[in-house]
Amino acid sequence: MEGEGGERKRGARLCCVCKKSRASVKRPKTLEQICRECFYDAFESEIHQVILENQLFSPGERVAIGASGGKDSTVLAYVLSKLNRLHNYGLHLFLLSVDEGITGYRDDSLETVHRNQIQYGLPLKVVSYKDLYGWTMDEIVRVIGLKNNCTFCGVFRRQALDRGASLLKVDKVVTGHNADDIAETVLLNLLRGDVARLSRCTSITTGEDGPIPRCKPFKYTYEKEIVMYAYFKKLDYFSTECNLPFFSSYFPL
Ligand SMILES: Nc1ncnc2c1ncn2[C@@H]1O[C@H](COP(=O)(O)OP(=O)(O)OP(=O)(O)O)[C@@H](O)[C@H]1O
Repeated sequence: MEGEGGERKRGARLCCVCKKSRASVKRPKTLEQICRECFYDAFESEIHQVILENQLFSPGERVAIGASGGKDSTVLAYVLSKLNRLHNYGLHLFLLSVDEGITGYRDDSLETVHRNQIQYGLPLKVVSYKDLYGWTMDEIVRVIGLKNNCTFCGVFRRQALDRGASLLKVDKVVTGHNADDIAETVLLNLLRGDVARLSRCTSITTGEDGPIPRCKPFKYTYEKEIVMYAYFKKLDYFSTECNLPFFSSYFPL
């Protein structure tokens, strides 16, 4: 007898959303078995809902996408420019990259961002530690060693993003921080007993009292789904981790 059982026998389960195409994805977030097209729709429309419900943007705003060349910010640039066109958000989007000066890592990932600039038709601004502070991260590590290098780099990157954002005269910066990143930050702040940071770190928009607010449109998006989206869409992203060893004040050794 044909039907659902017969379909399953041949390994061709139908998408539980459209009930037409073959299911090829098990969504990590909902465990639904769905086809690629329905996965793209669900992924994009959930981000659209997050943007609307949290009133992340207003028409006419200039928005810089913090672009590292990695999967999260590449998917963010792709999806945000698609939603901006599809739903007429009226945003002026830019790619903003910080070149920390880490040979064999950031130089390669920035090549990806230069390609993304052309692929997505978004203007790109690159600001470097060397220009802003007179030092590359490689030079800093040669002087201070590896102790706390990630902490220094993180503080410099925050400031560099603000400087780049003010050069671009943008109203907001968006970053590709996802639900997994936020869960990680919550755990780190719990372990450190940092109550002030713990209460702030889950906000979708931060820095409203500072020079330029920052938003995280992927606050509710699972990292696994971002990777699946990038992979299925064959997006051009850079997947190597930073080659400087991770030593920060979070884990004093
Ligand atoms: N060098 C950089 N230039 C511009 N934005 C950056 C840079 N590094 C990080 N960001 C922003 O901060 C977000 C979080 O970066 P982080 O390195 O912590 O995570 P990630 O998971 O590796 O992100 P990605 O996959 O986008 O590289 C990125 O998604 C991006 O928006």
